[in-house]
Amino acid sequence: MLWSYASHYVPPQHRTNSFQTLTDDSTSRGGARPRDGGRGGSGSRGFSRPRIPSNRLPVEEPQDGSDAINFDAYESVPVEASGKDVPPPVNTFNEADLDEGLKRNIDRCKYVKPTPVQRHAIPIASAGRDLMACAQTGSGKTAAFCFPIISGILKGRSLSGFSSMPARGAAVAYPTALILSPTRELSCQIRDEANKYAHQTGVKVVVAYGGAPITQQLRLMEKGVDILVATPGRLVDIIERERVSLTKIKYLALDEADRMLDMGFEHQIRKIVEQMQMPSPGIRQTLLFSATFPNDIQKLASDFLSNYIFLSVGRVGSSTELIVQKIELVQDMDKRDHLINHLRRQKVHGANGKHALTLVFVETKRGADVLEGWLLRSGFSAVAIHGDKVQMERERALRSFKSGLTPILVATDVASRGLDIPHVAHVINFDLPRDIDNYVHRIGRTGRAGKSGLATAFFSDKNSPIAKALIGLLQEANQEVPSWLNQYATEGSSSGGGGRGYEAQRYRSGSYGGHDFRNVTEPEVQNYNCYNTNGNAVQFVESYTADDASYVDTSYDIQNSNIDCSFECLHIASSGSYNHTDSCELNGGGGRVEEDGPRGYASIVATGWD
Ligand SMILES: Nc1ncnc2c1ncn2[C@@H]1O[C@H](COP(=O)(O)OP(=O)(O)OP(=O)(O)O)[C@@H](O)[C@H]1O
Repeated sequence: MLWSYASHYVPPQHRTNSFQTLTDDSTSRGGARPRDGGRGGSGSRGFSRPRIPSNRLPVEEPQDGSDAINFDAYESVPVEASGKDVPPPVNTFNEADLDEGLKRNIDRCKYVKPTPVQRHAIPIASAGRDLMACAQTGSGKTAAFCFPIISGILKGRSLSGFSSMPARGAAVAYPTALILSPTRELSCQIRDEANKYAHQTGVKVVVAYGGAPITQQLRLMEKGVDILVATPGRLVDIIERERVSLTKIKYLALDEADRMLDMGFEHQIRKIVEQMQMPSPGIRQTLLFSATFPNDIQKLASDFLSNYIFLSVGRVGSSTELIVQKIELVQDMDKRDHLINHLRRQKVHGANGKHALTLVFVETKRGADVLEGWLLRSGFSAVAIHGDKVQMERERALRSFKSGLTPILVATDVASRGLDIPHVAHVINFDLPRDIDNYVHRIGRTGRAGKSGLATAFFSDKNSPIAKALIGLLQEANQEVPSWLNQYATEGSSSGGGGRGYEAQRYRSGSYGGHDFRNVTEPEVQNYNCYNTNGNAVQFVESYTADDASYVDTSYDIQNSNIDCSFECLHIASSGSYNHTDSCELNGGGGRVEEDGPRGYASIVATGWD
């Protein structure tokens, strides 16, 4: 007997009056765009993307091919900025409202034109607005927050007519800007970059980080500090010694902001920002930057911001297409041989008889030491870096790697974020991370500043929980997905895997992978029971998330069917341009239909059941 349920049933999220499809053409400079970026993957159903709400600025960046460094590679990335009164982007550094001395230094750095994130973030930050910005690894985020800070400090000085530099020899330092970062090495790198940009402007940059003598850092601060770059632990120490005061902070920047606000650091960051006399949001300006920004962390971060703009450049939480990603199925006991094969091939193909710099990520500190030893014994020049090494060893390892003296660096996640090491040609995930965001940051150590790179991951049986998110990421970046990986993805999902809760959802939502959480409604869940004429029930759970005003991600989970039947969901868009049917077979168990498309009506039909 054919049983059918509610052939004209309209689930609440599909009712057109709850969300409106916008029709303002002027909001969509980028034009219609297939939801999967035009690749025609599994999510592609050949419809045009409806208009984006008018409080966003969708921009397809132009391609003029004029840059010395190949930033053209970033040019066609989609950009979204949401929030109130978003200042328009600039096309050149000259157009930007930046101090002239700083502009001279930008010339000295040979930055011919701003990268896309700089094009959008600099005018926003220069206008004094708070900003939460996501952009791909290696795309110039450091300058995007340093330029407006340095410029603001210089302009503040010339307006007031006197130097705001702290008195030399003062016991307590009063920096104007605080830049926090999660690792010592990254803090030093930001200090170096900021110094380059502030060259001969009188803006003083000092770094404070653990593992190095505090007295030396304090002595430098006594000479005056405008911009303090710090890791959270050392900063708290210095504040508690009453050697630095945050009362005059005008600019607060968090690099790798999602990491700074996750469980490892949140407590310290809250202490610094909320309990140590820093001016409150709205009085200070707050700039948060990262390549990844999961919704739960965005929510936390919004506590530190006031009337902020959310900027996403590229497929946020994704990787750049500059990085060729290869996933290889290698069981744990075979990994070493596999690694050696890769390294030998590189030796043969390396330029000028040298083999290219290779960064090998492992899961544990002990694993890093063991692999370093084994590589050395096998005749490869390798060095390890991890959190149990003393700071001097860490710095020595990094220096030796950067210089090419030791072309293989074996690292834990201490080296996964932010480090800008030129000439890293190959990142090998010897052990895959558990979290897809860490994967994004790790592979981002190659393919930087418009250069191409290679990332190889050794995938073993125990990595199935990350398989689904990995497939989403590979598809987003137009990379090949090995067919065997799909099998692992199914296993990973059925065993309740998939990494952190947001992952599966994020990649199911497709598009740019990152959204302003203020525009994303919480998934709503409803339970329904359907009965056939014999009184047998199929219970299904409908869950939906609004991606934006015109899209929904919906899933229908059949929970308790113990009979065989087919379950179909017919999706009819209210615009009439997108009608299709999704179905799944219920072979005496549960099943799921996933919907991802414009708002409209859904008919849910179970057939073949008697
Ligand atoms: N406008 C520009 N023109 C040319 N090079 C630039 C420009 N802006 C930044 N760079 C260079 O690009 C490289 C990458 O920049 P940066 O380290 O800031 O990237 P990032 O986006 O912070 O990466 P990650 O997410 O890994 O931290 C650096 O070497 C930097 O000097």
